[in-house]
Amino acid sequence: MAFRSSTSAFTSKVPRKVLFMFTLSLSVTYLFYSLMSCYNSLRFPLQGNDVFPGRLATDETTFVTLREKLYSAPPGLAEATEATEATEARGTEQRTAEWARTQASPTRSYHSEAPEREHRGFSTTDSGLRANCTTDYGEKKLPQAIIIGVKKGGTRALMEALRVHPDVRAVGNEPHFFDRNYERGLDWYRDLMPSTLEGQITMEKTPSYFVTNHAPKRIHSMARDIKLIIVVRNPVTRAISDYTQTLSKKPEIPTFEVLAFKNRTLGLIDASWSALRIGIYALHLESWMQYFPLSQMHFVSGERLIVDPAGEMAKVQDFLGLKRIVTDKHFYFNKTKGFPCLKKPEDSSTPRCLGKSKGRTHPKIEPDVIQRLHKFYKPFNMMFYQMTGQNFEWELEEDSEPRSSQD
Ligand SMILES: Nc1ncnc2c1ncn2[C@@H]1O[C@H](COP(=O)(O)OS(=O)(=O)O)[C@@H](OP(=O)(O)O)[C@H]1O
Repeated sequence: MAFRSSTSAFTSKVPRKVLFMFTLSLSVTYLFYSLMSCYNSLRFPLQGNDVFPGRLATDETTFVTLREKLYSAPPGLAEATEATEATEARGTEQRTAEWARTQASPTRSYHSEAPEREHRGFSTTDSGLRANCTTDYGEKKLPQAIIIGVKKGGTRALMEALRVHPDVRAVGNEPHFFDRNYERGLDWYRDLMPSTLEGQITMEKTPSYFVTNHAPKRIHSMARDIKLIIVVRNPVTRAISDYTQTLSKKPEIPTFEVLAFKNRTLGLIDASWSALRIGIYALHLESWMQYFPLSQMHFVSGERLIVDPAGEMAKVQDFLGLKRIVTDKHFYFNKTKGFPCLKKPEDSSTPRCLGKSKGRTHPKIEPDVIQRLHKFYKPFNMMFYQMTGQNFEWELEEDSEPRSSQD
């Protein structure tokens, strides 16, 4: 009642003409901004295709030596980076004929594996390239930052923590644009993105980009100034985590120990097995450094992301030029889960841990195999530390067995 009487008092005092003019100007302004927003989103987003001239600051001879070491073992690692399953199967064929046959199937490969659908409302189905003017506020933009890897590094945990930040908007699931869906075009890719307001960053995460041959060039031709985030984890633990994921989908696969070797007696590692190949970070990074300077890359320690999520988040926010809003206040350690969880995820006011597929119990791997793998990765890790200027201290884990083999 009080509201009604004060309103009528107001309208009686202000001339109708003034009110009409005021409403009209508001409508015109709204119309103008809507049109501007549509116009902006129609502009073609491709930038220059220049290649970053910088090369590795590391000793090329050492790199050649390491690569030779790998290639003295069967089929090329470099080509295998975007391996077909047939390539991957070659090493395992003699050991497990049945397994190799399944592997050789074109429907099963690292890149054709169905992405884990962890988020609601995401679909990779062709939406008919809808217009970019949505009823949502803001505008759909191509990402300005991407989490490009690595698979099983802790990429989902990082993405979810970043989504808490009010200036970050990200796709829920993995678009796999630069590896599987590139032919669909940039409009399709942009259409997957959430709308953003001025000052907000659009992001996505697809961990397979890091080991995809074409990805650096493709991403560079979309946006040469893009920021790239790579979550890395001890390659031995990463390999076991990767294997655990495959095992959960295909319980019939051979043991980790069988798949890891070409010849176990001789200690010959099978570097063409994707679970092991992905962990040779230095070689994959070399491809990215041909297109992007290190200043555009940020490496997150997967281990530290678990023990000190707020500390890693501070560095990521700085790298993205964001205010440090996601802090230790946003995390709590969930004893049942055994991992940090978010107090208030982006789309909820209640605490939430990541799903069952994150933080799985790993099978126990024989200690001599773990040791052999540490030895295998050591020179590549050293090279990686040199290239990034960061020591991830994975060698310290050689003395104490990694978490995976104790579970
Ligand atoms: N907060 C939190 N909660 C749960 N899990 C966490 C967390 N932080 C890091 N991790 C580690 O993330 C590993 C999965 O990595 P990714 O998310 O990159 O996997 S994927 O490539 O997207 O499948 C996952 O690997 P596994 O432990 O082998 O399941 C975790 O060790």
